[in-house]
Amino acid sequence: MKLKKINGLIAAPFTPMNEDGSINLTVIEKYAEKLKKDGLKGVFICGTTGEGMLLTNSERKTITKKWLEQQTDDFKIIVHVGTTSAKQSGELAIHAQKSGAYAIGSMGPVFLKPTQTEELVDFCAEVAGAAPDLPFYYYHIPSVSGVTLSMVEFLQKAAPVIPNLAGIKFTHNNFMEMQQCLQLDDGKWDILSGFDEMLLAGLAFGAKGTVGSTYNFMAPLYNQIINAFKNKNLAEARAMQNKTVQIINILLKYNGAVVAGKALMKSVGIDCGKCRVPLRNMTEIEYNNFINEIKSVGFYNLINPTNL
Ligand SMILES: CC(=O)N[C@H](C=O)[C@@H](O)[C@H](O)[C@H](O)CO
Ligand SMILES: CC(=O)C(=O)O
Repeated sequence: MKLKKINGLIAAPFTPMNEDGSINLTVIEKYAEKLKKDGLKGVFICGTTGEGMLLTNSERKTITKKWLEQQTDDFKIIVHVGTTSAKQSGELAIHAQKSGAYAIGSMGPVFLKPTQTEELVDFCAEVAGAAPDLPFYYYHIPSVSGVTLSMVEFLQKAAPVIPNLAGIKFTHNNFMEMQQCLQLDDGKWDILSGFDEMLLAGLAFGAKGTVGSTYNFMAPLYNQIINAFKNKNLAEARAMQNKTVQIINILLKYNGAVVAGKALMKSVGIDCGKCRVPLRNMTEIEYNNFINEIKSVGFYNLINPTNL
């Protein structure tokens, strides 16, 4: 398989839900239009931000189908198929391939976690093998998955047994390791920068693509960072990154990027509803305080490209 690299921003969408907790598919078309307008290059669905592990496989397939209706050459749909069972993930992988997804991704099994690289490779080989025609991205997010193995060793050991291995979505602040992954095998692997608040560091080390939750609502800011970096205007890039840090800091204070980010979507025109248990949604008072803080750092001006 000829592996192409991803260039630019990929959003990790929230999964829209109705008041009764069921999936609200009706929002997805408008959601995709917004992201396309904001300059996104695609989406990574049903991951951390999409509450993937809190959904049933059948819901994940329905969501995948709906997002795939929005796919174009310039707007790629990557399906996160990670579950605790390689069999279930394999089923989602088969579905993604049959339905025409651009690629799949999977985090490591979060239950009976692998303690050796070989175990993680075995799990990924089974999942990736179920969709042999699609690029496979390993989703490295130790803060969520608890899988802390070396990604350099993973690439080395997975390469011979996973022919469709494309790279890693790297959500970790170990930039030494990220750099090693980017350099390995003459820069063959597609290493996608994971932490939005550290995108500039990822770019500095050579990452070209990035997947994140806050690209759902502040992509114009990140495109500014990328452009400033390309134009060697580091002062500007740092200033814009610092704005995103201020905003993310507020999200983290109000129940984290998934809960606060999902709540914020309504205020930018895409009502995604609430999060599922065990995530705790904000009370009305918390939400009002949250929005006031978000306003106090100029969020709504910053995300409007005409103000940049
Ligand atoms: C834990 C988590 O959700 N990580 C996301 C993706 O990898 C990021 O996009 C973060 O949400 C974002 O960087 C804010 O911390
Ligand atoms: C950011 C990301 O990739 C996720 O939420 O899964």
